[in-house]
Amino acid sequence: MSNKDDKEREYSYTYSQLLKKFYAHYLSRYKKEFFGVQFLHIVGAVLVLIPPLIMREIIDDAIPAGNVNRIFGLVGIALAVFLVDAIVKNITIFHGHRIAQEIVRDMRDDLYQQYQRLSMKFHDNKKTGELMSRIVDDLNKLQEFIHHGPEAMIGSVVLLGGTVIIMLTLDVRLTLVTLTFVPFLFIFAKKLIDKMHKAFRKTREAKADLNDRLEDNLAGIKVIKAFASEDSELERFRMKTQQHTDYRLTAIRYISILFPGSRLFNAMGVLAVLSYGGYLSATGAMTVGTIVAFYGYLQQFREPLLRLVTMSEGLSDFFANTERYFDHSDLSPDITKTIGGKPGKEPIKGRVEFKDVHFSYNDDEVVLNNISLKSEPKETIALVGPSGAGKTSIVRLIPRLYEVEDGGVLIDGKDVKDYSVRELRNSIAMVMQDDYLFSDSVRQNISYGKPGASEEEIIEAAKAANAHEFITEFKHGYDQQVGQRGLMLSGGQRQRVALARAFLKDPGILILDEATSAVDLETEKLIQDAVERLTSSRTTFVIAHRLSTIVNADKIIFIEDGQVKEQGNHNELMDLDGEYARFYKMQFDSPAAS
Ligand SMILES: Nc1ncnc2c1ncn2[C@@H]1O[C@H](COP(=O)(O)OP(=O)(O)OP(=O)(O)O)[C@@H](O)[C@H]1O
Repeated sequence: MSNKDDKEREYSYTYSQLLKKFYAHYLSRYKKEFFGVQFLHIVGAVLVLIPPLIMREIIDDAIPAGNVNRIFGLVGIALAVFLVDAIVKNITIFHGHRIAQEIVRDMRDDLYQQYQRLSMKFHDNKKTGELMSRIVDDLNKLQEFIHHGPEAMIGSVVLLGGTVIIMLTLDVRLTLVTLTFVPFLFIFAKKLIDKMHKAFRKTREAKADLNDRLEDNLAGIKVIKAFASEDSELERFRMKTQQHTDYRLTAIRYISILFPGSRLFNAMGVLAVLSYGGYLSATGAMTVGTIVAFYGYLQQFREPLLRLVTMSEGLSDFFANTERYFDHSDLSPDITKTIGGKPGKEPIKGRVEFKDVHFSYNDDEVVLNNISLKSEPKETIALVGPSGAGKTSIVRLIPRLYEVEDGGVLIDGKDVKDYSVRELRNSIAMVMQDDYLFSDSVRQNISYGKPGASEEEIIEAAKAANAHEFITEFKHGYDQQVGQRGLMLSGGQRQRVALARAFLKDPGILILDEATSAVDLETEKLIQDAVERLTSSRTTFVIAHRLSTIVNADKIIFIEDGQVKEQGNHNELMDLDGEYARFYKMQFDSPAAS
């Protein structure tokens, strides 16, 4: 998924802009430690260059001279080099990873906060899986690169450069002969690594596809069971897992050629040292110590070279991931007022007014067209109309889940845009169709309405919502887990937990969307009682398909095609004998209505 996006995406930043942004936003706060670690990478690479020289010294000078003290002295130096190297590695491995981890933690927290900040319009168009993959997978890859990228670049360049320089100073002829394998190794490795990365990219795409399928299927497992489509779904799933396996095996095939192949190329260099170096030594043109030193350098040539070749792909992944990151983190939320902000002095009374409101979710369809309506504090306003008329869209504008395009929504005479979002939403409770419960205990789900609520308050709210009784019948009472999305509760129980949550919030404005749908008559009565208790002391907007529940509303607004067609109380609208009356009669004439 993520990589498909890469291909379709138009690049919005240049590489240098990305680097500057990444540095300014995230790296700069760790700059001292980060550059300290990079310096140690240089030190570490230089240290690796020393032992072959010590070896040469021992073989060429100390041993022929029979100088035991010098041998032990040189061994002592080698020991010190190894010790310092171990300490340097310990520091760079730990702190390099720590800094990368902390940078990525900061990025992850920021991106999550950004997702919370972005409006529903953004979320409507995004798959949960895609956002999760940006927060989890992309940033995991970034974290690896933040540490290993500079390590490979700096460490490998110093090590390879230092090796070549030392070899040249030891013997130019042998250097030229032994390094002839390097261009071949480079081309061989580059070709295979490119192919390998292509296969890995395909593997990631296949994995994203697999995740999408899995997410959809597990969420819709009830439908799969109900339609007995397990076999065909299994077949589709198997195709995806097979595809994933095939791409992965292709990548592994390349790896299985790359590593032995590159060792073989490297071995060519070693053989050249032994043969040409052996020849030079036999003819007295070279010391044995030099051959041993060359041997040592060649042994450690292959790995940094491969790391360097891999770097280009790592670097382009890094740019792709940081760009995807900033693409989202730079989006400006269309709900612009801060989430925080100072609350007003007066609590909201609940006078709500829509003034010539126009709204659409996207360019394709006008959803609300010139809506004007008004409620006095504590009134109950019922929104009625055919499916898709725009009722839910109207109530979503009150807590500013979406922004009106034209006109305004006013609460107590003040535009919702002029409230801090937190104050506004703290004053409104929504009980929506099939409300979302978090995978937590009943208690936690109720207290979501008022964090820090006391046990008494929670129980009181549950009682008012006619939920206390069934909760106490649970094995674990208020500690009962409700399962993912509350699926371990019945529909009617879920609605009453959601109502208890609203009771506890004690809002100035209440929004009820189909709060009594899909339950039996007895449960509906319990819910209706709770609803009446809840609505009596606050402004309430209620959307109900069963019109019996709203005949007593102070005002009924009949909505059709995103417009207010009629408004008044039940009797007035029945007298009018228009659309509402027709709607009402149709419902009460139908056998399902009773
Ligand atoms: N998040 C969304 N993104 C895009 N379009 C949407 C979204 N939500 C609703 N719509 C569209 O807006 C229109 C009005 O939908 P809305 O949910 O407000 O109607 P409704 O009267 O509440 O319907 P119902 O009674 O069936 O719930 C419909 O055409 C619907 O397809």
